[in-house]
Amino acid sequence: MTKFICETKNLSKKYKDFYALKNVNLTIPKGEIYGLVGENGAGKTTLIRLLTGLNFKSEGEIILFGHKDNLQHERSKIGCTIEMPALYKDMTASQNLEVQRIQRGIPNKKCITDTLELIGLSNAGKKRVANFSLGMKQRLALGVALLGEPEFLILDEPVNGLDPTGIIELRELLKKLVKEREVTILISSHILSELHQLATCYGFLHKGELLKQISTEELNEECKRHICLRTDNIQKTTLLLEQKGNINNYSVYPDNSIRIYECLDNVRMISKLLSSNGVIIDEISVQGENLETYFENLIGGRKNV
Ligand SMILES: Nc1ncnc2c1ncn2[C@@H]1O[C@H](COP(=O)(O)OP(=O)(O)OP(=O)(O)O)[C@@H](O)[C@H]1O
Repeated sequence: MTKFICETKNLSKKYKDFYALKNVNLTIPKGEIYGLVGENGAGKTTLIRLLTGLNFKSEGEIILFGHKDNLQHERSKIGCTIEMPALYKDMTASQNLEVQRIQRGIPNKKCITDTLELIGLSNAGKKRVANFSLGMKQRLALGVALLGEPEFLILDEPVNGLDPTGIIELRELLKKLVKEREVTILISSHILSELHQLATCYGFLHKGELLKQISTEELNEECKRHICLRTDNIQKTTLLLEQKGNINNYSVYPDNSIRIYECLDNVRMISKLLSSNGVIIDEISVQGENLETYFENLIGGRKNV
């Protein structure tokens, strides 16, 4: 069994001379919730349209469930909400799902009640979609995508327009799907903090390029506030920190920087301790940022590229 549900290799999409996607190498491991983050126009929808077969790639490769051939067959295991699906406004939630079930030739009628239960619309009863809140419509759209019991769920900006309660409900529902049905999810958003309590890994897309893929643990580590320290002697520095500064909560990074996670309000003490013991300090600063600043800094370095 393949480790990755979805991979792309140098995937590009060109409109005349304009690259909407350029050499994207994406990997989505099984069982993860992959947050695809990018500003408006970054290429998120384009990428999703290529994965789901709604548009043709210009160059590169798409591998779904470990296969690069016969993708149409592999795509039958994908459920997708890309933009709002055509819901019949004069029908109820149950009737809408029934239409979709028949159109897609799904035999078991029981999937309607199961899906309504799963998306929390069992009590919507005779209410017509025309009278649904946006949150209810979003959940019904998700229900449509879930009808065929997909192994891979792709959601394009599903939190758009949802109020905080709606966002929490959606988050819980998606977590439940991963846990109970072992679904792998790709979810796009232009707001990193919206995905933060949900996604288990991230891909940052900017101007058609995938700048970085990172796990939640790595992201949290990068965003954690710390004192970044560089000196001419790591061994002596760590010895002084522990023995004279009583500082034990730190890590040494491969680039020879030291990150200290305590004593953030007393940088001066650390700097005095080191210099008075003959250590030369090349850098000492408090770093770490909130999620949006992290994202802005990440794409900021590429703003003029
Ligand atoms: N059919 C098309 N012809 C030409 N350019 C296009 C076409 N479709 C998309 N683009 C361009 O490709 C770029 C990426 O668009 P895309 O819709 O994928 O971005 P997005 O990240 O989904 O943005 P949003 O969050 O606004 O939906 C944009 O600059 C867009 O104008």
